[in-house]
Parts: sequence; structure tokens; C-alpha cells
Amino acid sequence: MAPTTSPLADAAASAPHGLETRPSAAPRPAEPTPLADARVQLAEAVELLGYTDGLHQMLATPRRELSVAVPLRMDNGESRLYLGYRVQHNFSRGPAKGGLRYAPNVNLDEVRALAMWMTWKCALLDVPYGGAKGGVAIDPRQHSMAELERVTRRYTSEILPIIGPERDIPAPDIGTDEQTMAWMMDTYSVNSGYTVPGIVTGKPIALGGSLGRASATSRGVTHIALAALRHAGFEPARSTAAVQGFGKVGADAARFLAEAGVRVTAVSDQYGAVLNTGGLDIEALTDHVRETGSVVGFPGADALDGADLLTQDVDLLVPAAVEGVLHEGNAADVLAKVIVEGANGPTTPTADRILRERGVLVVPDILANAGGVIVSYFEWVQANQAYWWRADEVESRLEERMLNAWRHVLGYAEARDLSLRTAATALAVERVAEAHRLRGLYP
Ligand SMILES: NC(=O)C1=CN([C@@H]2O[C@H](COP(=O)(O)OP(=O)(O)OC[C@H]3O[C@@H](n4cnc5c(N)ncnc54)[C@H](OP(=O)(O)O)[C@@H]3O)[C@@H](O)[C@H]2O)C=CC1
Ligand SMILES: O=C(O)CCC(=O)C(=O)O
Repeated sequence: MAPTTSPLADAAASAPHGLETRPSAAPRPAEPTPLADARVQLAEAVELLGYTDGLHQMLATPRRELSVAVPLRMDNGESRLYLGYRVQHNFSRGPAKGGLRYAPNVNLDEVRALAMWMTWKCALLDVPYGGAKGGVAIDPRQHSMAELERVTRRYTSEILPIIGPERDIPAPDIGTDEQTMAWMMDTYSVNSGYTVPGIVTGKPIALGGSLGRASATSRGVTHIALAALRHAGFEPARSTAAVQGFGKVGADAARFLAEAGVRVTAVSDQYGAVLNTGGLDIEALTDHVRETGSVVGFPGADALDGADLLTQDVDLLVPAAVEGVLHEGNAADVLAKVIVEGANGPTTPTADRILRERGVLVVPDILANAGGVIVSYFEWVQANQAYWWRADEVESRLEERMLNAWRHVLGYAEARDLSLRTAATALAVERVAEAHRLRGLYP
């Protein structure tokens, strides 16, 4: 029988009574925003590549943006109205691709930034997509499964004119999951008159999803984290780590790191953090989160302030929650020597500069968390061919692509004395600009 509440709503319903969300970091100084951060990163790459202002403008500007109103009839009969967005930043290399986020603070500028990062990520990993992102400004924890289904179907209907397996292919992001993708696929298919599995990725396996997609981002983060630790002179089996965010990316990243021998000493979620310097039992912690809805109160650890997670004395820090958590107000206090960005946009340009000056190796989001879109690409290929691969095939192809990209970015950065972020962005931007040039769109 179909469940009547979502896993997210279940978690909220069972969260310890009175638990409040906590800031993910010490308060970030007022501006800039993720969009400003993304634009600074692009400008640095453009300067390095010596591009014209016209090409810079072309690369900076989303090709298509749609804002939609999403009315919701609540279970109690009341009505609400939510705002939703889909931004297609670029499709010069193929259909636009990127996740759908449900979070209360979603806004158009944030979605624009996330869409731009998707363009660079897809180009860097050489998957044949452009970049897109979507969002609805809604807190999924405040809604029943039935309400989330209605919101998802309505949002999908509103953006239907601009999505499609050859146009723009959504996937899960913060606050959405494979059930969300199943509703999107059904809504699109009903409107098409036939089943279109290639319209979304991150679907349930039973609907044509790929083995290995659910854990792909975290596996990719782990491949990169182990390579980066070794590059920085750390033996993973003697290293320690802290992970911010215990959702789809953070929880599995903590598990895979622990399986690789890394001592994961601290993790956090919206409600707070937990610390055990001897190493957290990630399996027991996962059970605790399933039962209570939060890492807070885990009996095998001490309580820690969420903001303090980022400044723990560990070798590796994996921010895997939201943007802008490492900023000029806390970058100097970070003790980790390696940062691997599971989240999109967790480090501001000012923090990047401070961390680089302090010798901290920052592996940027567009490389570190690309495992998700790589296996989304595999899923789309499998769905379009109606032929599915074994889990070990998916995982070995994922590892090969991640490590090839790591070596490529590292080599480019070292040859030019660049940060990994500037190197990765420049490599990606160059590929997108080349596509523009070949298609005749060079201004
Ligand atoms: N899912 C994917 O395949 C990919 C995701 N990403 C990026 O990874 C990051 C996490 O996404 P994902 O794991 O999918 O999302 P989830 O919704 O599954 O998990 C998000 C996690 O972050 C925590 N969190 C949310 N807001 C805050 C906050 N303000 N402060 C502290 N913690 C917070 C949540 O806490 P709580 O559990 O209490 O809600 C949760 O643990 C995002 O930046 C996303 O864009 C990047 C590539 C692919
Ligand atoms: O799997 C995808 O298509 C995109 C995942 C995503 O949103 C991201 O990489 O940020």
C-alpha cells in the first residue's frame, strides 16, 4: 500500500518535541548572495581565459527563466499559494539538467546560481547537458504526503512547457526525493499520453531509475575526498572528518567515509550537531535519525552547536547542506586541511581566498558533488534505451569519471598555480564557450 506521509514529513512528525532549527554556521555577513558568489567565480575564470565582455555576458546570463505560482489545497480545506521557479542557465551542450529544491527560503536568485553551477558541473564532467535548477519556496516538513503530491503535480504542470527528456530533465535536490520524481514523471507522462521515463532522473528503480543513483553523489564525494586527503599527505585510515548535513548527500558520505576507514567525529543537521572524537557509529546514528528525525540526542555522542561543526579539529570537512556556510566570518577558524564540497556553493569567494592563503585544499562543488549528475546521465541513457546496467557497472563508471576529472582539474591547477575552483570553473567555461563558438553563437 502507498505510504500516506512522506519520509520528510515522517521525520518532522517524529522529531524530538520542541526541537528548533539551528543556523548552519555563524551568521554570514549580510551580502553577497549565492548568485553574486557564482558570478565572481565565473568572472575569475573569464579573466583567466581572456574572453570578451560579450562572451562573458552570454555565459553569465540564464537562457530561460520561468516563475510560477503554485496553489495548494491543504488537507484541512484551506488554500495556500507557493512560488516556484525553473531556470535553464545554458543548453549549448545539450538538454538542461538539474535538481528541484523544496525549501522555505528558495528564491529566483538562488535558483539562478544553482543553475549556473549545474552548467559548469555538466561541462566539467563532460556529460552532454547544460545546466538548470528548480525550486519551490515551501517547507516540505510542514506538509503531508498528499499535499506534497499536489504541489509537485501542480508545479510540474506549470513548468511543463519548458521541460522534457530532450529539453530539461529535473532530479532531486534539497527537500525532494525519488517519490517527488515519480510524481513529476507521472504528471508529465499523463500529459504526453504515454510513459516518458527520461523526463526525470533520481526516480524509483521500479519506474526506470538507475541502480546506484540514490548514493551516487555521496560515492563521488567519497572518491574525491579520499584522493584529496592522499594528495594533501593524509592516510585516509588515519584521518578524521566532520560532515555538515545528514540528508541524501551527507548521511551516505559519512557512511562511505567511515567504511573507507576515516574516523567521522562530527555531523550536523538543521537542528544541531553531535560529536564523538573516538568516531561516530554512522549506522547507529542513521537508525537514530530514522526514529527521531534528527541527529540531535544521539546517545553515542555529545551535543555540539551546529555552527561549531565547521571549525572542528579534523583533517577533512564535508559541507553537505546549504550555500554560503563558509564565509569571511568563519573561514579563518576552520581547522580542517581539506574541504570537499558536497553541497553546492558552501564557500563564498572571500572564504575561498582566506582558506587558500591558509593552505587549505578546497575541492569545489562542481567537481566534488558531480557524482549525482553523472549517474543521472547514466539513468537517462538507460531509460532512453530501455536497457539497465548492473550496480557494479554504474559504480565503476562513476568512479572512473570522478577520478579522471579530479586528475584533470588538479593537473590544470598545478600547472597554472590556480585554486582547484578556478581551474575547474575555467575548464568547464572553456567547454561551454567552445560549444557556443561551434554553434555560431559567439558574439
Ligand atoms: N541530492 C543530490 O544528488 C545532490 C545534492 N547536492 C547538494 O547537496 C546539498 C544537500 O542536498 P541533499 O542531501 O540532497 O538534501 P537533503 O534535503 O536530503 O538534506 C539536506 C541536509 O542538510 C541539512 N540542512 C538543510 N538546511 C540546513 C541549514 N540551514 N543548516 C544546516 N543544515 C541544513 C538538512 O537537515 P535536516 O535533516 O534537519 O533537514 C539535511 O540534513 C545541497 O547543497 C544540494 O544542492 C549536490 C549534488 C547532487
Ligand atoms: O542529478 C541531477 O540531474 C542534478 C543533481 C543536482 O541538482 C546537482 O548536482 O546539484
